[in-house]
Amino acid sequence: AYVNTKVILDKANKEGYGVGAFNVNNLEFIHAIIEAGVEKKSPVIIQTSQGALKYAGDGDVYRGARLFVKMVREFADSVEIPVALNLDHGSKLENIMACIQAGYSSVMIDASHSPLEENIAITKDIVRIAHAANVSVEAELGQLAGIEDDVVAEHSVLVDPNEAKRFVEETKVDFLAPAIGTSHGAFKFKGTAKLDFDRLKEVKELTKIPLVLHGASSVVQEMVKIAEANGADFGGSKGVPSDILKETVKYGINKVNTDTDLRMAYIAGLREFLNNNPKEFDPRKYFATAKEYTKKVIMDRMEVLDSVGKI
Ligand SMILES: O=C(COP(=O)(O)O)N(O)CCCOP(=O)(O)O
Ligand SMILES: [Zn+2]
Repeated sequence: AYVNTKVILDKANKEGYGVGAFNVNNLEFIHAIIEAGVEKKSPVIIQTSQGALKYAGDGDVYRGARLFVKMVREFADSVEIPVALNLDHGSKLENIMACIQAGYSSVMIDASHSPLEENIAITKDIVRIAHAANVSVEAELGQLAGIEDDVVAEHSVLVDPNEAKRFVEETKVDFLAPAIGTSHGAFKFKGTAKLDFDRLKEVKELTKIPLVLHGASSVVQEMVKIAEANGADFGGSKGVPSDILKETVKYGINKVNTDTDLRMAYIAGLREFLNNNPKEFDPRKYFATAKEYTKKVIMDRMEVLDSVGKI
């Protein structure tokens, strides 16, 4: 069933487990996510970045938003598990409005690169507009290192828990993404993975609302190996280990953003298939292994997050 993201995350918050928020850019990834959720009887959040809207709409973000709502609703309405659709890292008003108008379950207003007062002001406006349309809202405090929407942050700026308390009270935002040391992409840590659990615990204590972990992919080594055996070069890739991910869920993370792990699995399957099947040119064949590997990493992640059976 197609639901508001708040329905999924309020339950996860109450019962203390994590739910995967899986990024998609096309139909094939939606297949993998829905199949994994059905098989594991797990809720799923499907999310699209602004780049995904442009990509699927072939340049028109309004068309992209409408297309994703139609595709996701079609699958959501044909299965029992709760499925929500979220706009990830909405930073331009046009994209946020396009998704609200199209019928998204939730939108993220990412004003984390603006000063706090501005972030509060913008988020307040989006919350008012979105709530009027029964759409829930995610916001971000602090900054991930790396590139986000062509904004390069040299290093992460960790969340200030007292700012988080004020931010949530003043904006009435539904979910908050506190920066605690992760970053987007496949190269998250130079040395050992280290997240600021104390800060996370404080933010949860002070806000009590569902929290979001961005940059949460683990960079599954099984998939890295298959991809590298078939021509990929992912040297130095490192993600958030599963045991650390479990700890973030224990300390209050409920929405776990996962894009890189899906991309790695997909390219591993695609490379392996193409190298082993030089005569094949049917997309229904050459995308099949890619989908299977992506579905597998999603199901494994549902086990790690403890969202299995939580429908
Ligand atoms: O937090 C994450 C993913 O983190 P991950 O890289 O660890 O999977 N996200 O919000 C996904 C961001 C994807 O944006 P784009 O489509 O512009 O590349
Ligand atoms: Zn993110």
